[in-house]
Amino acid sequence: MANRQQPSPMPFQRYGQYEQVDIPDRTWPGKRVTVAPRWLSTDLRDGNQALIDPMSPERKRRMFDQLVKMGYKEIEVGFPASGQTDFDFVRSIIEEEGAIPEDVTISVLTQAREDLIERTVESLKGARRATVHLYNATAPVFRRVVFRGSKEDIKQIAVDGTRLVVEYAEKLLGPETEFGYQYSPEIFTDTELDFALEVCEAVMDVYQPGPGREIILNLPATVERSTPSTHADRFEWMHRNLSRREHVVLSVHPHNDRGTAVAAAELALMAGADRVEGCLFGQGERTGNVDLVTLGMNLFSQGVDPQIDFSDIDEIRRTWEYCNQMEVHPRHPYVGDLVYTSFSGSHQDAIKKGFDAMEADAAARGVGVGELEWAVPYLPIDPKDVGRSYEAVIRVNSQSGKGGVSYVLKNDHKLELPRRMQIEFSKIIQAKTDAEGGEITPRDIWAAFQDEYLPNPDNPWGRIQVRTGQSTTDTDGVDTLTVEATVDGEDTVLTGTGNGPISAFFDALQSVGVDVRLLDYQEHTMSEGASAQAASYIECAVGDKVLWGIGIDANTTRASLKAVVSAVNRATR
Ligand SMILES: CC(=O)SCCNC(=O)CCNC(=O)[C@H](O)C(C)(C)COP(=O)(O)OP(=O)(O)OC[C@H]1O[C@@H](n2cnc3c(N)ncnc32)[C@H](O)[C@@H]1OP(=O)(O)O
Ligand SMILES: CC(C)C(=O)C(=O)O
Repeated sequence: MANRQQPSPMPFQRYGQYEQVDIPDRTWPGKRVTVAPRWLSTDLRDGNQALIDPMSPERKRRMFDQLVKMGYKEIEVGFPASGQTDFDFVRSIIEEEGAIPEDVTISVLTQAREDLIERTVESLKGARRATVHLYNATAPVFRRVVFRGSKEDIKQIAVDGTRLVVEYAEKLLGPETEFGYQYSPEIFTDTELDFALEVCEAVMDVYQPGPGREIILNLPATVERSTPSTHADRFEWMHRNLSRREHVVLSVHPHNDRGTAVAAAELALMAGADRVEGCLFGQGERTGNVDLVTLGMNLFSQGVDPQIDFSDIDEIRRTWEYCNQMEVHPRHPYVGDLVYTSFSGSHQDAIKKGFDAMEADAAARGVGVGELEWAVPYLPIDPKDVGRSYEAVIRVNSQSGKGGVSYVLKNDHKLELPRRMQIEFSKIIQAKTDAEGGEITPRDIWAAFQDEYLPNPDNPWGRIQVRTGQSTTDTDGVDTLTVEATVDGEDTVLTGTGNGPISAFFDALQSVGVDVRLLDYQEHTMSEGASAQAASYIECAVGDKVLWGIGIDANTTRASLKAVVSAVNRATR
């Protein structure tokens, strides 16, 4: 097949390719993630450091409380040596009784510089569980440009930093603090694998992880530059080659520069990672950290408990927007305003059928819809599971078809239009959206439906209005119907006979020159109980026109007479 793309003027030659990993017996492609990893939220550190206007103490606190409420057990709460604000925030949550639940570990980041390490450890005094997270860059460009040192020099920074953390922790923290240590070789993904391993091993030689003394080795894709598959290869390689693996918590920290951070995190978990660091809704430097909400919800949608509570996703989003002073994109997975909404005809048709099938299956099995496995086309999860309603699931514009319009009528007005009537009414809506452009709201759809089929109180129209109707049946089954009506503005009484009220009404209408034949009839109740309304749908041939009418009434005979009037009036409109 020919590819007609032409060379672009883009200076692509300026960029090199990422290195691939020689690991032909990789196992991660065959793996599945079947349990939630350990999660760390770095909203208050990596997320916060990327804000134009970093969070105020009050906003930080709101975010911290939200993260706790959601169920995060490891929360990076800041970079206390960066300044007084972060330091004071860490102190405030440690000092406030009950602010940090017993089972939550706070974590703080520091560079490998003695003064910063001392201040960082100092910020943790009195904490119940605390982790110091030390980082230094190990990637070639940092060695050359930032540290201007050899590999040995860079490894020494990590070793010295680790030693200092241990020393200051022993000196400054009391026995009440369960102390943990985390090390990150920055831009792990650009660092030669054997060197990354060498630095991590050297750090472990100092820290001496062992039973009851875990070490977190966090391997960041500080800037995402490769495919998620290469990222996974690097994780599998580290997972296989690290010594003391059983005492290592292997942690993944992807950024989203190529837009594939979520995939990178998921594949890293398949490749052996135990823990994920990220931010809600992908906040973070440049294009963001990996999105913890998407990752958690991806697990959920595969039947795996994320061990985080997303059941009120809009509340989480509101808090996030307040704290970060940013807005979540309307297409953001699982939470955006439009992600459970369909405009296009074939999607709406399938969604409507999906909902109908779920209801039917639930009724057949005598259970609630919520107990069934979710199986609605185009909706990866039930919006209700994250606290969304079905209201916005289907929205109608010029791309919509009968499914969308019928869904709105069924959902909002309990009207289950017969298929051919759905087609008829959707053409009316289509003409309206083509003419007016944009979206048509459920309220406008209902107004159009009322105006077309029902007596519209705001705009009464039509040749015939029926006021009363009385039918009697003789012993031969012949119905006689007497109707008080207004025809062309004149009050009159119409009488007709037939084998039922509808055919008697057709007969009566002959007397005012209306030739009408029945083609199809359907009815259903609109609610349960004695006062339930019924909807009757009648497809008629009126002269040479075929059209539908609808009647709604508590009495089914009256409903069917109204349906006939609806069709007849439409024929002469
Ligand atoms: C990938 C990440 O997100 S890492 C986290 C980044 N986050 C932040 O930096 C936010 C908080 N940081 C800060 O507020 C400031 O950087 C401070 C207060 C900690 C330090 O400020 P300063 O003392 O002015 O140093 P600055 O930030 O410019 O750091 C650069 C110096 O630290 C060195 N350095 C940078 N990172 C590290 C590290 N991880 N370990 C040791 N030294 C480091 C650099 O080589 C440079 O040294 P030089 O001045 O001798 O050339
Ligand atoms: C400190 C490290 C983990 C970091 O934030 C990064 O490399 O992105």
